[in-house]
Amino acid sequence: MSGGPLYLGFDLSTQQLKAIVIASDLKVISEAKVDFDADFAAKYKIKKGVQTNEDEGEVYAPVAMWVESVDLVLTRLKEKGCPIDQIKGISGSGQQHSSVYWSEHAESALKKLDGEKTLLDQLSNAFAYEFTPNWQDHSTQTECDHFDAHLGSKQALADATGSSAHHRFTGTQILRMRRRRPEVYSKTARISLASSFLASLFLGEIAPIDISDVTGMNLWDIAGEKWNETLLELTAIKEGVPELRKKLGDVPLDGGGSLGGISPYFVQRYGFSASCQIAPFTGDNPATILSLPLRPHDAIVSLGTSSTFLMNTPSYKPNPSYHFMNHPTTKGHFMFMLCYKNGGLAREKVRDKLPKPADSSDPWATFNKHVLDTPPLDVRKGGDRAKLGLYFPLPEIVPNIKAGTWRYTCAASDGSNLTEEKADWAGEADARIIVESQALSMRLRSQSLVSQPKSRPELPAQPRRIYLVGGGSLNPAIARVIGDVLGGAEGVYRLDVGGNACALGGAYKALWALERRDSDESFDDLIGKRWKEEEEIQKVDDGYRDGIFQSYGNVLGAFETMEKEILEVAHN
Ligand SMILES: Nc1ncnc2c1ncn2[C@@H]1O[C@H](COP(=O)(O)OP(=O)(O)O)[C@@H](O)[C@H]1O
Ligand SMILES: O=C(CO)[C@@H](O)[C@H](O)COP(=O)(O)O
Repeated sequence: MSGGPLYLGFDLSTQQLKAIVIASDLKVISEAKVDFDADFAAKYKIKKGVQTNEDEGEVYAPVAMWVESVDLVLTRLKEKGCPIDQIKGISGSGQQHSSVYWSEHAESALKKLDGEKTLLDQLSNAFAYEFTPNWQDHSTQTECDHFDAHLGSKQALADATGSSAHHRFTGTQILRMRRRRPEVYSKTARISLASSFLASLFLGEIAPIDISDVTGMNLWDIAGEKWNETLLELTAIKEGVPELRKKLGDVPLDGGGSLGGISPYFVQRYGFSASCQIAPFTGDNPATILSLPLRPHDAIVSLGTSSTFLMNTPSYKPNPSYHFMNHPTTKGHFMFMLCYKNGGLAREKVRDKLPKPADSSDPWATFNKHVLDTPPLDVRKGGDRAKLGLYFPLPEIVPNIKAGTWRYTCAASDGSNLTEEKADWAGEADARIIVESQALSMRLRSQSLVSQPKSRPELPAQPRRIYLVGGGSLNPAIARVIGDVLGGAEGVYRLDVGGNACALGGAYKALWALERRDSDESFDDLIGKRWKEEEEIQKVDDGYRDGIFQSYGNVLGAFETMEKEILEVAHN
């Protein structure tokens, strides 16, 4: 192993805290993780990383569990023999939108952390609220209605902040906190996002909110590069704006550089070098687009608890049904994002209705067999109707449809004669149709951002390459369907550490933040020069297939009509 500097990246996601250590040449040196259910289900009464209060649509995680996980993941990293003393910089990511409410005691507690005791023992009075609202929370419809109306329309809110109002966006969550739990709001000295919360622990003081993650709050004026005064007034009422500004803090416009040195706690307890620097942490999706040098016409499909579709683009075309966020490292660039709540867990529900595979080492074997044995749209012969479905165990984000399962058929040739099928069809078909339906939704909503690939101008508009990351990226059958539906002129690729992409993006971000020549050396220049494609990614599918790609195009209109029909019924 080289004696050169190492960089540590974290990802505080829904179900795990992951850590990855890389060298300056981007080689992965060590990895460790805490799995919240496996490590803490009984202690913190969580399932899939969260607790829920169905009556109010609240989904939240105990902050203490996150705090305890930091000590545990570092202990595991040390036990694996990672040369912690060589780590020069730390960054990372947190699930987007989640907020942590610090008490007035937080700053002093963070400053005097003693390496002889655990973080949890010393931070017990640092929080004004023991939970952190999770991105799956859907308790804020009233607040969303206020946000959507406040600037005149959903489109106006999207123009200003990159997104229309969403249940999980932190501005709506803070407004609800002020109304529903006023005592918590008034006891709160500072508010962090999951990303800046994690950075704060390492910094030993409250870290500022990151310039990309701040665009997941519905409070940041993207063009003006400042908090949106009118939306702060909505959240805190006019007289409360100075207090809210204090709670939120200032946001540095640069995603690079150092926020400061590491807290002595980590030097004492784990042997970090006292000169190790903390770079700004960002959201998990922004960190994902930093896990490889992503070109403007490439797309990432992240198959984690949520499923997301991400692109790096210089154009800003906000729309209420998707998100534009500041790029985490490149000023003037944006991250286009679609986020689906019914991602990994919805696929697991369909999987679990199928017979268990004989070989228990791969719980996905039966599901995958049915995905691959079922032809596109389950059209087996001429005249068969195409199957379409929506599988939402949780209320969905795009489109904003209540929980439920819907099955439709239409003419395969042109999507005409769309009809709801009241009876279930065989569960075997569901395996393919759920994956197709997730990919169809992504294709429908990214149409205006993709173009005819320069390398193959004879092909229809589609991404140049599609990269798969997240836990589900290990699944070859899902990769095949993504290629069938979304294309990919140069194919579909999987990141070798695909399950750890957000943490890897965090580690790359630390490297860039601390090794860049000056603030003009871009992330893509620096990382692009060191990135060895053949060592980092694998081609897992050919992507575009002539005929199949078009067969999905034939039913895209019917898919959109199906969503609209369900949306209308759901809202009447
Ligand atoms: N082989 C596989 N096929 C499909 N899905 C998988 C596979 N392995 C893991 N997953 C899914 O990955 C999800 C976890 O992904 P991960 O990116 O680690 O999530 P998060 O970052 O949200 O904690 C699980 O919900 C699981 O369903
Ligand atoms: O809400 C969003 C993005 O807007 C989610 O993508 C969260 O950021 C959580 O991601 P995972 O835990 O599924 O990685």
